[in-house]
Amino acid sequence: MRTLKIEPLTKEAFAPFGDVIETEGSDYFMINNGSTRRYHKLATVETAQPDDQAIISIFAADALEMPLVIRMLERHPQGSQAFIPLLGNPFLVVVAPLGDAPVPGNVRAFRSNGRQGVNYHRGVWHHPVLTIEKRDEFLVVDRSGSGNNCDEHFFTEDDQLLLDPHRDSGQATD
Ligand SMILES: NC(=O)N[C@@H](O)C(=O)O
Ligand code: NI
Repeated sequence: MRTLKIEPLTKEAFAPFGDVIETEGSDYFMINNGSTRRYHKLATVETAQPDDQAIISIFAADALEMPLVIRMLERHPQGSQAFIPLLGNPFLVVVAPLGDAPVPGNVRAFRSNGRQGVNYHRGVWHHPVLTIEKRDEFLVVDRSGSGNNCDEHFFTEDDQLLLDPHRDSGQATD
């Protein structure tokens, strides 16, 4: 089983999958009479239908046992989905490019430093939220509306992947 190499999360590396929501390396302008930096429009919320709403939720996520076998990925065909860590803890992201189904060889893993959120673009394959902490909390901005907005793809046993945050990424097999 291929062990995913866990890459540091950067805007550039994550660009095929979405946006990285962070202050580090992001442009800003001053507001509030010079007391506040506005890191403007770091990401946009995608929706699909006229009556859709962009909504804000909080996910309180329990850690899954690691190492984790990645058996499935999901996508939201009608909207984007953003996860912003509320407690400053690093967390993991597993993604695959747009397509009818995720291609196992194109699945990638990233590690947020806890000061970075992610915004999955509409239709990008991803694993449900993955916390490293026993319990973590995320602000989630995504789409609410009619119709199905969650497709799941389950890998065959041969295509399953291993996510092991305790293993030196250098040892991972690409
Ligand atoms: N189901 C749900 O709202 N959460 C997932 O989409 C997820 O990415 O965690
Ligand atoms: Ni999701």
